[in-house]
Amino acid sequence: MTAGRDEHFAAARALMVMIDEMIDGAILVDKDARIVWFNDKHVWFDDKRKALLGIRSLTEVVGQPIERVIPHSQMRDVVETGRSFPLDIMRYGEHTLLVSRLPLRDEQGEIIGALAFALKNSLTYLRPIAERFNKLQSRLARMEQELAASRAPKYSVENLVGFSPAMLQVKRLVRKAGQINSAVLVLGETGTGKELVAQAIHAASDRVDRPFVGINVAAIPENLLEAEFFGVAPGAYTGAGRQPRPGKFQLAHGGTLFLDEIGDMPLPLQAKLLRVLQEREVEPLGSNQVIKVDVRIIAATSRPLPEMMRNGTFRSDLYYRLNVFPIQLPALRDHKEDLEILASLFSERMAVSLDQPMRDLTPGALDALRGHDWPGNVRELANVIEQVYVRTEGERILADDFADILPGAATRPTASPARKRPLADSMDELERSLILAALEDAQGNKLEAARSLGLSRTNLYAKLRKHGITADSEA
Ligand SMILES: Nc1ncnc2c1ncn2[C@@H]1O[C@H](COP(=O)(O)OP(=O)(O)OP(=O)(O)O)[C@@H](O)[C@H]1O
Repeated sequence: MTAGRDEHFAAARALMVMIDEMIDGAILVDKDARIVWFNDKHVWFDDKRKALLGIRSLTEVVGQPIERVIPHSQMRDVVETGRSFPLDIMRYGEHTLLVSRLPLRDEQGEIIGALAFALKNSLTYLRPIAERFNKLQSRLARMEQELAASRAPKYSVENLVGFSPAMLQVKRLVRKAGQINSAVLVLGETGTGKELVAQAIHAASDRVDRPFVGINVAAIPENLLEAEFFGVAPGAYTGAGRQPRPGKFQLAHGGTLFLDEIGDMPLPLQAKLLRVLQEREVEPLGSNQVIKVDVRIIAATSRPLPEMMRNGTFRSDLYYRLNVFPIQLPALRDHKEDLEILASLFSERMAVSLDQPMRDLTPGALDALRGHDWPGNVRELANVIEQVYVRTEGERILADDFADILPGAATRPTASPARKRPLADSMDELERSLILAALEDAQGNKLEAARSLGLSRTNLYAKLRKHGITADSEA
């Protein structure tokens, strides 16, 4: 150390004594970021004046690297780059400190050390800044919590409603998929519950506490898909409208990534996705660095992937990578046994959301539902029930309520049965319709329905059995 430097340090020490009263804590380091001096202020100690960060005495740390006292100190940066931080906010234990960090130079402008001091929080003009910072910190923490909660799965296997053999098999497969870590391919027509199943698998897996992130490939313009998937590096020039941000793979790290409508993925992106699945790392747009990701993939589609492979629009290597554990969801028309329980579920949900009494479905209404083909599957059923609540009144849902909602929902017996059919069939159909109409008019009361049809109760029961009608109300 030259004589000039000694003088410089002596001056700095004198200065420190002067401003000692104004500040909470101060540290002086040399050009190697080793501690030269720091003041004996309460900020370095806890309430019992036990030194924080394991320091027993102040002299003990003189000569030690700054990081021993403040592990994430920026002082090394100051002495190495010569940059100053005139005002910065630093958290140190319980304290939020307003800190200034300044490089110290000799006459030749060479860096010889750096000085940091924490301004006293008690100075009234600084308090609002510190308070605002604390508020922002807690708001940030809350928002991070909310974001994590929004990425938690909303549904578990219990939310998959239905007791038909087809639905029971789906539930079995969902539970099994929860126990393994392989890729799952969920197949089924639109509205059959593919996303619900994906969430239920995540909820049944040991990744349940990590994020569930979904991306609908069909809903995102092709030129934005890659950025959505892999993210955009900070500072990357990648075209208008692309801010630096993490991709869905990074967001789903440790958890599950649900790739909905995978059949709509453009071929070039299919190749990139395959590479990510093999290498388990992503390269954000505009970056030449790769990021390791640990993500469980659940893909879904309503498209015929094998056919798409044959005509070259879906890569077969990607298909085999995704199709490790396939789950085929049945169309609603193939498990109509579940119509009643599903319709009741949606009726209950509508009642709750509109704050109205729940409307039961009459046997006639259920029969009208059974007569429909449900191209939109469970989602269509939910929509139909919602429309009934919004468009009609009444304590129960009747077949007539579907008249304007379900195309071709026959609610009344037709006097002109279809031609070119055996008479017996048409008679049967007419009889069935008459019974359903009577039951509906009697609001499910079988005794009343039998009376209005001029039948004995036993006779009506026999006919109900013959036509497979299950009425839910006993007389
Ligand atoms: N078995 C079920 N039990 C309860 N609700 C169901 C069931 N199946 C589907 N749903 C409900 O039906 C609606 C449609 O389901 P979902 O969005 O999961 O279907 P999807 O197959 O992913 O549709 P798409 O292919 O159009 O994206 C959702 O509100 C979902 O909660």
